[in-house]
Amino acid sequence: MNRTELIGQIRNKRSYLCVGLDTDFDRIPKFLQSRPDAIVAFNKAIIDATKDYCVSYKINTAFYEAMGLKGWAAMEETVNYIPSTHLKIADAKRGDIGNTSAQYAKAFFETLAFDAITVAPYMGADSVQPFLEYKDKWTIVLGLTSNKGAKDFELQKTDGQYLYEKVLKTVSSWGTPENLMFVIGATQAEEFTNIRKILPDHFFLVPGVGAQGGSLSEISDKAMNSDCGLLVNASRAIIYAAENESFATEAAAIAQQYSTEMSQYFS
Ligand SMILES: O=c1ccn([C@@H]2O[C@H](COP(=O)(O)O)[C@@H](O)[C@H]2O)c(=O)[nH]1
Repeated sequence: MNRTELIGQIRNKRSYLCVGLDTDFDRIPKFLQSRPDAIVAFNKAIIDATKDYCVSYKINTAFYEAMGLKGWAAMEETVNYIPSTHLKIADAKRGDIGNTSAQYAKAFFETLAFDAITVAPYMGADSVQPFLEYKDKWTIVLGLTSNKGAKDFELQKTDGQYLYEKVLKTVSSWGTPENLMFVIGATQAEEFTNIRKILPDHFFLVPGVGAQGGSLSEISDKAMNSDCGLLVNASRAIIYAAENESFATEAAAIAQQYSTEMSQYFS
């Protein structure tokens, strides 16, 4: 999915919600757990219930990799089930020497049908480049993350600038706003104005609302641009909204609440 198509979906729906499919077997409703296709059945019900309120799904691969072959198969079936109107993100946080990154890119962009993958920038340009070579695919580089540990490196200053600022400035020269996004955690709201100044045009994938407590209104106020420029992810707050038979209806209700709030932030 290219940038024009993504912006079109966002404008149509007046939503920039990304639903996170962090599907943990132990947290899905008990009545589903006995089914051999429990994870896929849960994901399909969540997708059917929420697809009108969001423009993207983010599959955190850890939850699937943890289950071995079964999990990988469930991830493949899930990504194939997501409508083509929605941006399909693999939250895999990959990145390695060039020829290895090329295999990661092939795994997620060719063997699996993802539109986007999250990538760690620590190993530098040659570790990110193989992902950027794919047309109409997105590389989403970790910028300023939502976790406490962001203080350990990302928020350390050298030569008067934070490490994350250096990452944003350097990595943005490796690609364009057409193929590169950045992960910026919603819990880092005080940095959003500065980040939007550094990168006026790029999309940001913003995890950290919902279970991690980030403010949708604050980040929207500080970082929306004329193309929206935001994909805001919520995982646990949506998919685990209820533990009983009505889990999908409850998930839809929460997704609708986010989407209704988002619609108010468009001019
Ligand atoms: O800085 C980051 C980068 C990635 N994540 C991921 O996003 C979701 C958030 O889940 P919630 O349940 O909505 O808290 C999850 O997959 C994280 O691994 C992040 O939270 N922060």
